Order: sequence, then structure tokens, then C-alpha cells
Amino acid sequence: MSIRILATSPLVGPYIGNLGLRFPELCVVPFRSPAWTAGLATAEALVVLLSEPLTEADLELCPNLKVIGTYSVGINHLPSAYCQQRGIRIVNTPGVLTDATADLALTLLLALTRRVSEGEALVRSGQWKGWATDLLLGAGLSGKTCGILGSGPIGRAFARRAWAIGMKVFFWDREGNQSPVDFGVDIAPRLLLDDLLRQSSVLSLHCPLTDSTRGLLSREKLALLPRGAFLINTARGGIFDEEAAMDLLNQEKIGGIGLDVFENEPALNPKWLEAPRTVLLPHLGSATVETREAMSKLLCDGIEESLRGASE
Ligand SMILES: O=CC(=O)O
Repeated sequence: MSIRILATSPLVGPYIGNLGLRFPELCVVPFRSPAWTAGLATAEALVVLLSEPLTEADLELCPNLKVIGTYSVGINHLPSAYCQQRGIRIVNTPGVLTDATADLALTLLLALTRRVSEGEALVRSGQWKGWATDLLLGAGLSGKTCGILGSGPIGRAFARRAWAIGMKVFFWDREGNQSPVDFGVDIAPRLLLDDLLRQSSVLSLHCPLTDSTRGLLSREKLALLPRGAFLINTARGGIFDEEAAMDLLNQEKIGGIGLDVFENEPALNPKWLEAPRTVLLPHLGSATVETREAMSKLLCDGIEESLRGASE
């Protein structure tokens, strides 16, 4: 039987299994295993994870390919321009992971500013001597400014959360676009990047990784942040210069960094493990049962629609 749908994971929930009932030519095998490579020759649909980058050369081996489903909202691991040229549809999972990702960004921000990891480590170490006036004092957020890079659904969802804890919100997305952003509970100004950086006590990244956002926050740009600012990234590694951010952190110019994503993850720069005032998570933005199931459903529905649409 020749393979029509080539997936690298059963995903969360019953949806890939159900798709297999309707398309028996579905096969789940590890990414880049010999069986996966062999399946490319007949595959009409590929299902991959965000940690499984596809190249043009891979897709050259798929003469029948109609659709690629990625279990992520980000599509920076796929050759989009090539897909467009060949009429290969990309199905991703926007919308359903918005709240989970914004929740995680807020979790990082609160954990960082209220020194949650240090407090927990102290309690678990058995060294806690009791309540003290100056024990692990953190930074308050109410009344402070929050700059948000990216005014898409996740940036706006994070803005609502920042607003709810009393922060004053500003956005930036594309240079030159200065129309205010209505984020559902308030309307926030959109600033030029340098102005936003100069004013952000907290900077949270919510833009995709593209040719125009890769390396966007260079050493010079990061240096514009006010002394003691907090940087949160739940978007993608590669948007800011990690070495420069670590230098600014060590010089106490940056107050703290909360990261869910890294350049070259999971092989992170070992300096992160030694860096002070950081909270580091293993790319958990969409990691709730409800969200991952909703992502599976959206992805499998999109694959089915693409295959049926193509054969009708
Ligand atoms: O990072 C997570 C995603 O792109 O879904």
C-alpha cells in the first residue's frame, strides 16, 4: 500500500487515529527514519512538528505533495516560498493556542519578577529560616510599562493579561505602522521600535520568526531598554541577540529574562544555565491538554479538507 499521509507523531488525542480510519494509507514513523524517507515518494500530505524542519530538497522527493500540516502556529521551519510556488498548502494551528501561549508568557513574567524559582529552591533546600522583611524582594508590575512586539492574536491576548495586572501597554509590529491597537479591553498606541524599547519596563516578544524579525533586537536595540527591564520570549529564538542579552543581564542593565524558546533549541547556549535572574522553560507555550487536542483537531481537519478538496 502506498503511503498518502506521512506523519511523524500520533499527536495528542484521537485525531490522527481517526484520520487513519478514513485514510488507511496513513503512516506514523519517526522523522528522517528510513521509512519516512521512503514514504516521501508517494505522500500527498506530510504532518510534522515545529522541531522537524523540512527543506526544499525534502519536498523535491514528494512529487504528489498537496499539503503540509505542522503541529504549531509558527511555520519558520518550512520552506513557505517554495510551497507557494508549487501550490503546496500549509496547514498550521492558529487561534487555538493563543490563550495558552499568552498565559505562559504571563507565568514567565510573574515567576521572574516575584523570584518564584529562587523561593521554591529555598523552601526545598530546607534552609528557609522564616518570614523576613527583605527576603527575596521582587519587582512590582502595576503601573509599569509593557512593550509588546507583535500585535497578532497572541500579542493582544498577552496585552489583556498585562493590562489586567495594571500595566500600561504599547505595541510594535512593522516599522512605520503606527495605528493604535485595540486589544479588547483598551486601545494601546503603536510606537516606533526604538521608542518602544526606550519605554518598556517589560518587553514581551510575540512576533513570528521571519527574515525581517531574525536578529531584530541587536545589541544596539537591546541597549535601548531602560535599566532593569525584563525580557520575555515565548515566540521564537533568533529574534534577539542572545549573547548581547546575556552581557546586559550580567551587567545588571537587563533586570531579568524569561524564556520559553531558544536559538538552536534544545541545544541551548550553555551560558543560559549559569545566567542570573532567568526563568528558562522547555518550549511549553501551547502545552495544555485542551490546547494540544484542539491543535490536533484543527490540523487533521485541514489535512482531510485538503486531500478531499484535491480529489473532488
Ligand atoms: O511555538 C509554538 C508554535 O508555533 O505552535
